[in-house]
Amino acid sequence: MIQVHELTKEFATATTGAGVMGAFRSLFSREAVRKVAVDHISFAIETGECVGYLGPNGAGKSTTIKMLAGILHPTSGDISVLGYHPGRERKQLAYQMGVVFGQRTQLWWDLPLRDSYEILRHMYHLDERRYRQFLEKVDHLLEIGQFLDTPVRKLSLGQRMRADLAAALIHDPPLLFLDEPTIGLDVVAKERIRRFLKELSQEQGKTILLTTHDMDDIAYLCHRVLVINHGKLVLDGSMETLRSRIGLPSVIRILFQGIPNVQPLAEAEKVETDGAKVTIYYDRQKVSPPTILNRVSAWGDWIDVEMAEPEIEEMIKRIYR
Ligand SMILES: Nc1ncnc2c1ncn2[C@@H]1O[C@H](COP(=O)(O)OP(=O)(O)OP(=O)(O)O)[C@@H](O)[C@H]1O
Repeated sequence: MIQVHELTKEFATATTGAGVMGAFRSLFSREAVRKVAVDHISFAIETGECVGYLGPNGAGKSTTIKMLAGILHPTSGDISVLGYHPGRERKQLAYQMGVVFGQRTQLWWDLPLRDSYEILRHMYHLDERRYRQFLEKVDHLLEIGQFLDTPVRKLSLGQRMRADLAAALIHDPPLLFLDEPTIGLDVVAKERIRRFLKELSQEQGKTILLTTHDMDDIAYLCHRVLVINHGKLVLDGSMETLRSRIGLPSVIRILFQGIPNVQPLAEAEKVETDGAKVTIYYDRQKVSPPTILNRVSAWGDWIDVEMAEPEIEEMIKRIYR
């Protein structure tokens, strides 16, 4: 479905010299600084896959997605998405893909959400029946109906993200590029989006490329991850491969009722305490979560237990260790 070969994107930005003289000189000669945002990456994604695209800030994730969606032109390399050349056949591709940039809405800010959908409906030439089906479906899955008449600028972040996701699906495309669809959301809103994305992937068979800083999103949704750092693809494999290759620890966070009586825990890689909060890093290949919880129950009564994946930055550090 997607094929990328030696894809590269360089940005040229003009620099301004320091001080007044520098600014004056730069009126006449601007020095261009070249920044390689994406550096000779190659991968292929099959129909129906849900692939996580991971990397720290500035790694090149959004730039890759923009090239796949035909928004940016590559400096060099080849891309084929559903058999189309995204740069040259952007319009044809637009009917087959949906894109969400979590940091920026693609809806009309001052219009009620319903009006944004009406505009999109006309752009994609949807007939009345298909449009009604779309509204029913997104209301059922994302509960959009309750804020259809609210201007987009008045929506909460969680509602806005749901509205953007729905907009990307109005023409029922088989392919979705999702750039940080859970960014800034609280736990409940994140969970809701995750469940929705799982439905899209598993029940509806959509092909999804998802960038996120949240490893929990990836662990819940994706069977495969691509890791990019400084523009280069540094890993392509399953979550399990990722864990075993770099010894990625899993994390359990426990909130105790009072200050816990923390004891040495040989099964864990590291135990951090912060008042009533305890974070345990452990290797899921060697010890199971119930074993850890069993040992920890002797430390005191707990109020909350959260299983989590490690931070992306920690993962990148380990890849380079
Ligand atoms: N239009 C542009 N002009 C110049 N440099 C750019 C441009 N867009 C991106 N860059 C640079 O390219 C690099 C990759 O940026 P990109 O937005 O793809 O990273 P990212 O992995 O999506 O990061 P984040 O997680 O912070 O969104 C960064 O160093 C960024 O500053």
